Parts: sequence; structure tokens; C-alpha cells
Amino acid sequence: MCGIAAARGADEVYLLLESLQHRGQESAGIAWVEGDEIKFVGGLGLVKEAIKEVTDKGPAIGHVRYSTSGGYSRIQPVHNKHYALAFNGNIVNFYELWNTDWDAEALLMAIINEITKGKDVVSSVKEVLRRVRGSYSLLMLTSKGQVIVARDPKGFRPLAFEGAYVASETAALEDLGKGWKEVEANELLLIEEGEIVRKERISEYDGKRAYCAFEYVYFERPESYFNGINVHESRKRMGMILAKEKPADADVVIPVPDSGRSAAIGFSRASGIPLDEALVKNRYVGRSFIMPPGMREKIAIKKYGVVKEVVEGKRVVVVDDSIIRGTTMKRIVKLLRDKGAKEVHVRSASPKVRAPCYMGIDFPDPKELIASMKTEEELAELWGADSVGYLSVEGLVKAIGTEELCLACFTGKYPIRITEEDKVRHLRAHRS
Ligand SMILES: O=P(O)(O)OC[C@H]1O[C@H](OP(=O)(O)OP(=O)(O)O)[C@H](O)[C@@H]1O
Ligand SMILES: NC(=O)CC[C@H](N)C(=O)O
Ligand code: SF4
Ligand SMILES: [Mg+2]
Repeated sequence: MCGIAAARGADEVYLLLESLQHRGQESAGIAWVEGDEIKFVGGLGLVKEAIKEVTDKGPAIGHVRYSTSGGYSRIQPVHNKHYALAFNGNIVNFYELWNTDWDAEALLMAIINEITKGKDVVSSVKEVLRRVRGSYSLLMLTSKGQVIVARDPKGFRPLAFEGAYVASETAALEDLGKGWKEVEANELLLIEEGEIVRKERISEYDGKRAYCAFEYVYFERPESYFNGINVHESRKRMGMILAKEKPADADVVIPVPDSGRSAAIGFSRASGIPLDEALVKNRYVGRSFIMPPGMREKIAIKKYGVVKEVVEGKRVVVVDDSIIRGTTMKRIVKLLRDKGAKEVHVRSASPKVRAPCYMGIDFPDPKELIASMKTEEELAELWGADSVGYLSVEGLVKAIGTEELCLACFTGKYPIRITEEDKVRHLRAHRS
């Protein structure tokens, strides 16, 4: 998914990146202006592992990465001496922009190519963004100290700002003691010397937006607002509607921490079944969904412990925000059974994830999506659960409270054109 941030100093970007860590754990980097050059620090791993030392020099932009293109070991901001770019999203036609296997590099190189033809930076950015199919919330820094902020015309990914401070999520700006306003879809801002000096539309398109529904379901921090809607409240509504659509006769509702908590509260409220915490997530493991393959399975084993007293002899409803590959839920049902749960009813507060995402989330291959292959009954059998139930797509839309959503991973209907070549290239670039 990735988190991006801009601030007047690299030290403040560091703080913003720590607040956005949940959006990307593979690598982190910061680029800033020193003299008349761009400087960079970054590495693999979490922010604290990747960036050992940072001063207050700026202006600066930064990035925490969860890759969808270009493999796992790349680091953003991608940069040269005079330009740096940090972006969240995925460009499906990156190969039409530049000869590379990484969409972030394709964007930067195509923009620099326009600049070398004699255009100014803002026009060059706009020119390239108009050719792009995909999603982006991006920041570009120049060695002259300008910061360009842009959010794609459909608004897939979040982005908020106050003055020269920009972050993927509103909660990160609040952590820094800032207020915020969301960057609008199709909006470009130019920041110079800490002030917004230009505000423009990027493309002619000003139609229906396609805000990523999965930002509400899983990605964002509960305190954040996405398109004016609070994430925690939307998840609670998902849980409430789920309780009506897929009720269960049970004694206790158990949340799957962390991101299943809000929906479990909603499920408990709407069903009248008491909520209790039985699953204890190891606070040092991080988010397993955004880890590279291989690590997810290892992590699943040590991710949760169970409070026996809460589940022994009980009929349990276990509520998670989403089930993607099923690694987490398989493990949880086993743990609950081992601790003596009498019945286990699995509920997902989002619909079945069946189709790959080409707009910035790593569900590349339908064969990895467990719901694309199995019915609820087959899943119950596979996991040893008594029942399995998912929220409907209509229920999700109602819970979020807007129709201007991308729902493609649930429905297979994409809000942008995706060609067969895009699909092949995406898969290849992702695994490179
Ligand atoms: O079906 P799977 O492929 O196992 O993926 C789904 C799980 O992964 C996510 O949790 P994660 O641990 O990433 O983060 P969280 O602590 O924010 O819930 C999500 O909330 C589900 O629990
Ligand atoms: N999840 C994202 O936003 C990824 C950004 C970009 N596609 C990359 O892989 O570097
Ligand atoms: S396909 Fe799913 S994850 Fe991707 S942008 Fe659309 S709603 Fe978000
Ligand atoms: Mg989870």
C-alpha cells in the first residue's frame, strides 16, 4: 500500500513515516534538499531499521514501502541529484512510460524526460500523469526545494495536508500536532518555501471517484478519515451489517486483532452477543498481510495466543476485517478449538476477495485468494469451523456510506481499463 510524507524537515518526515509504518514494512527512505542537491537515506525493513540518522534538513519527502511492482528490495523515494519521487499506488501501463520493471522509476524517468524537453516541472508532471492508467498519490521533490503533491483523478489512494506537511493518512498529521485537509482527487499542489503556491486539476476527467474500499476495510488506522469518513466508524458499521446478514447463535464475539477489532464491536452491538478479547496478538510481529510470501506463514505460527477462559466450552463468533489467503483464519480456528471452544463461527467483515488488484494492493494472483476457489461450506470444512460467513458487497457499500468506491477485488469489475498485456506485465513486475 505504501505511506508517503512531506515536511519542512527530514526529521519531521521521519516522524510521519513512523506514524505510517502500518502501510509498508519492506523498506523506507527519506530524500531532502541540501545545498542545491537531493540527499537520500534509506534501507530495507522498518523505518527505525532503514534510517539510522536524520537531521532537520529540508524540505523533505519520505516513503514506507509495500511493493506492488519492481520486487521487494527497491527503496523509495526514487531519486537522482535533482529530483525525488515518492508514490503510493500502482501504474498498470508503466511499461509504456519507460523501459523498467518498476512503476515508481518509470514515473520519475518519464517526468525527467519531459523536463529535459524544456517544460517546467509542474507541466512535466501533469503531462506524464495524463498518460497514466492506475492509481497514485504522489510527492515529487526538486533540488530547488519545490514539492509537488498529486492525487489521481479517481482518488483511489488517500492523501492529506496542512501547509507544507503532507501524509497518506490524517492520523499521521494529527500525531505531529497538525490539522489536515484531504487532497482532492485530480488535484495537484505546488509547495514552495512552506506555502502552497499553486493548485490545479490534473486531467479533464472529473467523473465518478473510485476510493479504494480496502482502505476502509484494512489499510488505514482506525483514527484516520478517508474522503471525510472515519475508518473505525465505517468498520463498526461493517460489523453491524454483517451481524444482520450472517447471524450466528453464539455466547461470545471474539475480535481478530488488530484490524478486526472495530468490526467485532459492531457485530457484538448489533447481535447483542457480548464481546470479549481471547486472541492476543504478539505486539512485535507487525502486519502479516503486507509481508512478502514465505514470511507470512512463519509469522502466522507465532502471531496469536488464546485466553482459554474466554473460549473454553463456549460457542464463539470470531470476526476479522478480511480473509485473503486464509493463513490467519486457518491458524485461529485451530487455536480456538485447541483451547476448547465448543463451536467456532467465522465471520469476515468484508466480502469475498476474489479478484486481483491492479491499483496498489498485493492480491496479484487469483490462485492465492482462498475465496476465489472455495465456497463457505468448503472453507468451514478446511478450517474445522462450524460456519463461515462474509459481508455482502451491498452491505460493504452501505457501511462505508458512499457509492464512489472501487470494489474490484470483490466484484472483478475494474474502474479503469486493464488490458491483457497490463495483467501479464503486472505479475512479472511484481515478482521481479
Ligand atoms: O487471510 P490472510 O492472508 O491471512 O490475511 C488476512 C489477515 O491479514 C490482515 O491482518 P494483519 O496481521 O496483516 O494486520 P492487523 O494486525 O492490522 O490485523 C487482516 O486483518 C487479516 O487478519
Ligand atoms: N503499495 C504501493 O503503493 C507501491 C508503490 C509502487 N508501486 C512500488 O511498488 O514501489
Ligand atoms: S481492487 Fe480492491 S484493493 Fe484494489 S483498489 Fe480496488 S478496492 Fe482497493
Ligand atoms: Mg488482521
